[in-house]
Amino acid sequence: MDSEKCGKCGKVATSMCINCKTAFYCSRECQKSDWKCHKTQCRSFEIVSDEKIGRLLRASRDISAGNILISESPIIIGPKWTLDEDEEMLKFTCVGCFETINTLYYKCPSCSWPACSSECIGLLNSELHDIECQFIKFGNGPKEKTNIKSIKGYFRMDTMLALKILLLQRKNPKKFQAIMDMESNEKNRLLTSNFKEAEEKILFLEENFLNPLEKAEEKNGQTILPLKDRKILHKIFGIIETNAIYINLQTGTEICGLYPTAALLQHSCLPNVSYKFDMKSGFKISVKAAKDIKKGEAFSTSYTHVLWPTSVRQQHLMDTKYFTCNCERCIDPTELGTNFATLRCIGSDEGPCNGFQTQTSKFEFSCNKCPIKVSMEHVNMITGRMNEEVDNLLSLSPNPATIEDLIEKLSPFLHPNHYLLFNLKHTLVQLYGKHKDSPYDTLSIDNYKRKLSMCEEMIKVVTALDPLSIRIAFYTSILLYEKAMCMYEMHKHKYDNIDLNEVKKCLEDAKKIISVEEDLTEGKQLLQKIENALIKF
Ligand SMILES: C[S@@+](CC[C@H](N)C(=O)[O-])C[C@H]1O[C@@H](n2cnc3c(N)ncnc32)[C@H](O)[C@@H]1O
Repeated sequence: MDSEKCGKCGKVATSMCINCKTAFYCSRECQKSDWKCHKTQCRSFEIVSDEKIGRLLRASRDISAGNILISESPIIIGPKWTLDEDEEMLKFTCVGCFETINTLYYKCPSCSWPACSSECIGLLNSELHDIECQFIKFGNGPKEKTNIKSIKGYFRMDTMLALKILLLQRKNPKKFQAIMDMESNEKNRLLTSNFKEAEEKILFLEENFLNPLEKAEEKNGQTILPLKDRKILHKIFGIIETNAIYINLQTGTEICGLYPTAALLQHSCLPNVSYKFDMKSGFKISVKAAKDIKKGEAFSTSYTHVLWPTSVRQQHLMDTKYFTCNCERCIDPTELGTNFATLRCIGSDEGPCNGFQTQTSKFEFSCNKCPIKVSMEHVNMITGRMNEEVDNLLSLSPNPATIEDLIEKLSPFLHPNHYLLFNLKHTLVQLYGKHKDSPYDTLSIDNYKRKLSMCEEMIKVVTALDPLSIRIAFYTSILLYEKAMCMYEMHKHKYDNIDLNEVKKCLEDAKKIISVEEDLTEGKQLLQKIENALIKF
C-alpha cells in the first residue's frame, strides 16, 4: 500500500476497497465520495453467455471467501405464485405484506382485499401494495359473498405477483422492461402443467379484471394498459417461475422477489455463493462468495433441495427450470460418496449378495458385487411406497420406539445413509433425550451410543452434500448440537471417557453455522439453545 495513491485526491493511500481490493484511498471521506464512480468498476464478475445455460456471472478476478459479490434491491416483491395444499385450503394472504392470515378480520380500506391489520407495513409501503390496489378495487368481488369457497376463489394472491408485474408497464416502464428481458423458458413451458396452471390463473385475471378493463377502455376510447393479452401473461408467469427467488419472512412465510443481477446466477448442486436479505432495506439481497472463487469460475447457487436424491433433484430442475444439471454430485452415482440413494442388493435366488445398488444410468440401478440390475421404474415404485410410510409416520409425532421399528423394517433394503433412513434418523436423534418416553436420565448406554453414532454418520453426510453449510445450515447445526448434548450427558452419567473440549467445539461449530439463519424465528431459537448450552463451558 505504501506506494499506492488515493484514487480520489492523489495523497498517499492508507486503505483500500475491501470488496475489489483494486481501489485505494487516503480516508473514508475520499472513499465515500468516489463510490458513485467506483461502483461500476467494483464488480467482481462479468456477464457472459453460454450456449446451454444462457447468461451467467463469471468471476473477473480471484475472489476471497466472504466477499460481497452483488448487493441490490428487488425489481419487484410479491407473494408466491404457487400455494401448497395447506395454504390453498385454509389460509388467506395479506394483500399488504403477504403474510399468511387465518381469518378475514381486516381488509385494505381502499381495495377491500384481506389484510392482516390496520398496522400492516405493506399497506403503507408503495413497494409492497400500490398500483394493484387501484386496479383490484374495481373487481367484481366473490360471487357468493357468504360462501368461504367462493371468497377463497376470489382473493387469489397466487395471481398477484403476475398482476403487479403487468401493471409495472404503467407505473415504471423501465422496471417492466428489465423484467421482460429475463429468461422466460417460453417454448419449454408449452404443454407443461406449469403452463396449464398459469392458464387457469390468467383466465381468473381476465374474467375479474382485464376484460372489464378492456371494455372500459373501449367505451372511453382510452388505453390504460396496452399489453394484457394471454401471450404476455404467459411470458410473465414463465419469468416468475424461472427467476423468482424465495425469501423467508421471520415467521417462516415464503414470499418471492425478482432481482436483476442475482437472477443470472446459474444452478449447481454444489453452489459457491450464499445470499441473504435485508428486510429493513426493502428486501435488498446480498450475495457473498461462500468460498474462494478463481477468476473465470461461474457464480452458482442451488435452485433445488440439497436433501433430495439426484433423481428427485433432476426431476425438480427439469419440471421447474427445464434443464439437466451435470454438476459433480449429479454425475456421481454415489452422490459424493454418501450413498444417499443407494439400495442394498437383495441378490439372486441363492440369497443376498451383500452388495449395494446405485444408479448407473438414467434408467438403471446396478449392483457393485453381482450382475443384478434393477430398472429406475422399479426403484421408484419401491422407494415411493417406503417414502409414504416414512411421511405418514413422521406426520404423527412418533415416539423413538416407533421410528426405530420403521428403521429396522426398511434397513434390509436401503443403505444406512439412504435419504429415507436419513429423514427418520434426523428426527430420532432429536427425540432421544427429549421425548417424554426417553428422557436423558432413562437412556441406556446403548441408546446414548446409538444417538451419538447416528449424529456422527449424518454429520459426514451433510458435510459432503453441503460442504460450505450454506443450504442446510439448520439441519447441520441441529446434528452438531444433538451430538454435543449427547456427549455431555454421557459425561455427566460417567458412561464414557468424553472429551469436553470436543463437546465445546461441536457447540461452537453449531453456533457458527446457524448464525446465518438467525434472522428466522427457528434459527434464532436454535441459536439461543446452543448459546445456553455453551454457558456450561
Ligand atoms: C434464473 S435463470 C438464470 C439466468 C439465465 N441463464 C438467463 O440467461 O437469463 C434460470 C435458467 O438458466 C438456465 N440454467 C441455469 N443453470 C443452469 C445449469 N446449471 N445448466 C443448464 N442451464 C442452466 C436454465 O435455462 C434455467 O431455466
